Amino acid sequence: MHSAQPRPASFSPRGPLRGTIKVPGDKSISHRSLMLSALAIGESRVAGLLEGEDVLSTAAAMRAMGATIERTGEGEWRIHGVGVGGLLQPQAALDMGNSGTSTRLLMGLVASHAITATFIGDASLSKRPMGRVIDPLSLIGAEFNASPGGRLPLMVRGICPAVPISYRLPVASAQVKSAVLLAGLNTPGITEVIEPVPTRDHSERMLAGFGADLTVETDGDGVRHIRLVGEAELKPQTIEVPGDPSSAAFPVVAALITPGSEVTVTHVGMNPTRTGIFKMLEAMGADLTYSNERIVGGEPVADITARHSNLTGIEVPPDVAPSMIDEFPVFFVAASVAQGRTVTSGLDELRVKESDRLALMAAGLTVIGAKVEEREDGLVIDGSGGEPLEGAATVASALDHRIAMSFAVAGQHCYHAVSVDDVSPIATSFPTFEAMMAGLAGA
Ligand SMILES: O=C(O)C1=C[C@@H](OP(=O)(O)O)[C@@H](O)[C@H](O)C1
Ligand SMILES: C=C(OP(=O)(O)O)C(=O)O
Repeated sequence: MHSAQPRPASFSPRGPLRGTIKVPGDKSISHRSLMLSALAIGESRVAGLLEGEDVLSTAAAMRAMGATIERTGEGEWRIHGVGVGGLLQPQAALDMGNSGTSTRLLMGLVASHAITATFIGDASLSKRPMGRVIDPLSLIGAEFNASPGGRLPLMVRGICPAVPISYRLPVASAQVKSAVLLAGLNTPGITEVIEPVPTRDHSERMLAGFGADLTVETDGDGVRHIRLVGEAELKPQTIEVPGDPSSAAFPVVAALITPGSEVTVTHVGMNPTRTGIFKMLEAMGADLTYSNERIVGGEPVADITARHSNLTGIEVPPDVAPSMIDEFPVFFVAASVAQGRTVTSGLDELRVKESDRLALMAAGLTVIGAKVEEREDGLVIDGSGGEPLEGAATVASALDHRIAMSFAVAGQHCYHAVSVDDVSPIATSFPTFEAMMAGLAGA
């Protein structure tokens, strides 16, 4: 867990940014690698694991429930699983830190085991809604004792055997989908998730890769029906985690907005359920090129080169939102220095992330000189047309790594430095971020 002590930092315009870098492993795939390996019988090996605090919270929780998880080198981990159905009763509360993914997916796992677990987290996580997973997991027979509003701390009393359900997602959320599927692993019969709006599909790909009997059918309306046969036996795997496109978005946007820049990020995951950010930046006129396209561990991967570009404002179609849901904070930075107006909508989910990302980005961008209108479900931004923003202000990161990194990127293209009141949350997903940015600036 990162220390409770805030760490302020100041980001001055530096540039141009030049170089070739590799970002840490994908956070979503890293969580799932540990969870599924911990449920396989035998030894799995993972290379390129993100060693950020969120993933380490998952590792600690899986250990507390019986798995053997060891770090064997940089990003290299060895896991001995307990088998589906074999999770042990944790002896203490599971501390999820800042991580929504750990919490919601592990609630799903616990729900269909005959164990009880208490989940706790930091001040940010303790404000986030868990009702969205409590609802379907109650239908399988698990019991919950949550803090008011369906929040942490909360206790899950799992049930075995659980009841298989067919559940239509009321909110476009890969975490809710995954919680139900993970619960279905130890549930007799077929668990079905009906997904009207596609979200990241790492759980489906990885469950199938570990040998689970999982099918996905897309009906005539584009609705996905994901069916998992329960009481699964997972086979141990060797996994190579691709670089996180959500992390790559920060140096990519920094290069696009900083004159004279050219940055290549290698080994970036290009799963189409994740690449909305690159498509929208290209729609704004970004000069992005992709090379060395290949498949790594069942996921498409490429090297991305970003060169400084004159961006133009766009209207982002709301159905693109799930494929760039974590990238909106840094996308808003790009929009703030583009030519013309950028309009976003359908982003209510951004209000229940590590912070209220619409409110925090609107407030922070406004104090550094951008023209932003905050609407209920999105931001409308009138860009500076390539002019640097004023800067010379301090913004709040509110325990949100993506807010902190977005304003570090914004500082690249301001007349005066941008200060962030606390950059310590960056360690949840991208511990090497500050060193990488300094390296690109030749510092
Ligand atoms: O399943 C996942 O790994 C994630 C799903 C998304 O959350 P929601 O399911 O809340 O949209 C995303 O914001 C989060 O960073 C990771
Ligand atoms: C929303 C995020 O993560 P989580 O939900 O796992 O806390 C994120 O990384 O932007």
